Amino acid sequence: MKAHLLLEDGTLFTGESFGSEGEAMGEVVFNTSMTGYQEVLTDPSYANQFITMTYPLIGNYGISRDDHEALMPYAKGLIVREHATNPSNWRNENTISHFLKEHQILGISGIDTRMLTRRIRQNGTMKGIIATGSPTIAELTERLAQPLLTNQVEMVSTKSIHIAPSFGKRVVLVDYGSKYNIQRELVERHCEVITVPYDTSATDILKFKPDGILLSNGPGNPKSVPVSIATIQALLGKVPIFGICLGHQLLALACGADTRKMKFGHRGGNHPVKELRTGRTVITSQNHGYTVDETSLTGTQLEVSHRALNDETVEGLVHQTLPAFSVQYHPESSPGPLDSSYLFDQFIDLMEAFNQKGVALYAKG
Ligand SMILES: NC(=O)CC[C@H](N)C(=O)O
Repeated sequence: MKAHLLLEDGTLFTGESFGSEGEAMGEVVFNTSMTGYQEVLTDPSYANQFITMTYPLIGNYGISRDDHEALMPYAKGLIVREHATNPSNWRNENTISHFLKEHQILGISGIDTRMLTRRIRQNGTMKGIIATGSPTIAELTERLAQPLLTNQVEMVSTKSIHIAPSFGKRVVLVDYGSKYNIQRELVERHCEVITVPYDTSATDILKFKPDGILLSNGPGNPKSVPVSIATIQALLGKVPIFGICLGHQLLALACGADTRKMKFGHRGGNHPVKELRTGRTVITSQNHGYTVDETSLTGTQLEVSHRALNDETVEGLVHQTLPAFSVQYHPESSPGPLDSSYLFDQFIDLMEAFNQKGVALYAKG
């Protein structure tokens, strides 16, 4: 069956449907990872988005439940040049096509993804509508004028508290749409992980007597979760904080900085980032459409710790007097390079130092 993708700028692409039938609207973004399509599809930060993979063949090693980053995918659609119909891998349990159909996600293949990516790079991230069958362009254009949903964090965050028991540091993981691998990285370091809903109050979080708080990744504009800003402000200084992606943006807002939408964002497993303290460059896994506005850091107590080498945007922050740091990229990887997993060790060290001295590891002087 035919499927169509209409962009906000009027560009129409027609290909073959390989996912669910029907129609959906979403923000069209591109991801440059060569593999990892499963982790990408199940990363809750992609909620309500259409993902274009720039690598031309997707689905070649199938689907394996072990590689999911959440219980189910929250992306709205997958746009590819070619999808594999006959995957080969000893861990394979499903084809990409069946997987999309099972989860009511639209899939469109046979698309010139190089052209689509260039469009996004030229005109910025756009809304798009994917529809199977034979709708008219006028019908699609009319529906595309509808606004997109904005309450994604509420949709993907856990509704109840979960505990992964262990004997090490106790970490409260504030779930804005957390990827599984954040918890796995903490558990691997013997942390007891208490996952709480995104709108849990600071008082309730502190009742757990945590050694540290991890602010997770998550979908959408950080400014659409204002409840978290006051919560983070109430937690700052009381317990070490590590923010990842949306968590990094929320920490910045809580400290008085500002965020802005990027033209087309960073999504992929090949983004070089410089750690300013050491001068070392790491290759990182990224997925974000917003960024901390560097000019807004003036007058705050935040200092840039990491910077993107492609466009020099802020990739990491450290608080100058309180035990809090954050990164815009994904140290938990999944998919992508493992270069940055040391940041979880740094978080453990910070909790250790805070427990012993009650001071920030990175405090100046
Ligand atoms: N992966 C994330 O946490 C993404 C953060 C935010 N939704 C953004 O797009 O910038």
